[in-house]
Amino acid sequence: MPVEEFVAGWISGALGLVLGHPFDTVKVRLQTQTTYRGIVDCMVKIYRHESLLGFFKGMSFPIASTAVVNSVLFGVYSNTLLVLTATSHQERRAQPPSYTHIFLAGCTGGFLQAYCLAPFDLIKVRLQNQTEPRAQPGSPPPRYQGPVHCAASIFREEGPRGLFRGAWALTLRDTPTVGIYFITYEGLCRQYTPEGQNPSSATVLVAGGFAGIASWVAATPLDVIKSRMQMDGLRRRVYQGMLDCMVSSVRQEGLGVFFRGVTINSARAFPVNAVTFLSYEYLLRWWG
Ligand SMILES: C[N+](C)(C)CCCC[C@H](N)C(=O)O
Repeated sequence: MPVEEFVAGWISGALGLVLGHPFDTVKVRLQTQTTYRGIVDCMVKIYRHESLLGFFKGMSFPIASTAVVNSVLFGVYSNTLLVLTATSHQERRAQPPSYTHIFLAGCTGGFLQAYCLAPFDLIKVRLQNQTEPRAQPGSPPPRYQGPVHCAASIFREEGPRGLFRGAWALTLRDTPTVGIYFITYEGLCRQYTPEGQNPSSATVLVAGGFAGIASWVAATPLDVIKSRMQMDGLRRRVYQGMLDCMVSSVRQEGLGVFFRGVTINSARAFPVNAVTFLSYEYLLRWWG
């Protein structure tokens, strides 16, 4: 099994993440809290109350985890294509796989990475939602002191299954949308690249950026539900399950609730995925 794809996915995931984390914090807050009037209001409040560091809450852990998760995503995608089409990454420019195969390989990658992602993503969302300013002497400490403490507390308070809260919504979110992610990327690359050649860096950046936007727009409805399920259980359980969460969210906030955070998600998705695909492609070309 070719491992370069896993390693390239690993490095490119970490690079993309740092760039996107501040957007991600704003997104999670907008989706799960009602105190902010919009993106700008949320950014101003985070900055005033928690300083620049507020935007980077909960990042150290996702850096490590995105590396693992992205490695599974790209590694499984590429190796599924190898099984389906019998072409390696290097051969795929000369013999491009069909869009059906790309979609199936993407869904497989999305499905498997969701399980690796679930506990990491839960911890990230819980930490991002702590609004206390940086610790001051005398002030009560926040509920979770860091990722390891957070994981241990969830384990203790909510049981081992508590670590997989929201995992179903996450799997449903990611299986089809990772398919969309790779179809958009490949489609745009092919559109702007002469046959048989490698796409230029500009093409890779733009195709990667739009792949991120397209897949995140499709993923947003289930992303909102996923984040809410993850926050549920922190104090009192509010939702009976995913469906209940969807129904009561729509009842209380209207259909627009499914697109909470879509603007910020897209703003984040472009740079993150442009850099992810560029570094992925270049690492593989360099090694290959
Ligand atoms: C499929 N879905 C849209 C959920 C994610 C696909 C993009 C993954 C990328 N690491 C990112 O964080 O943007």
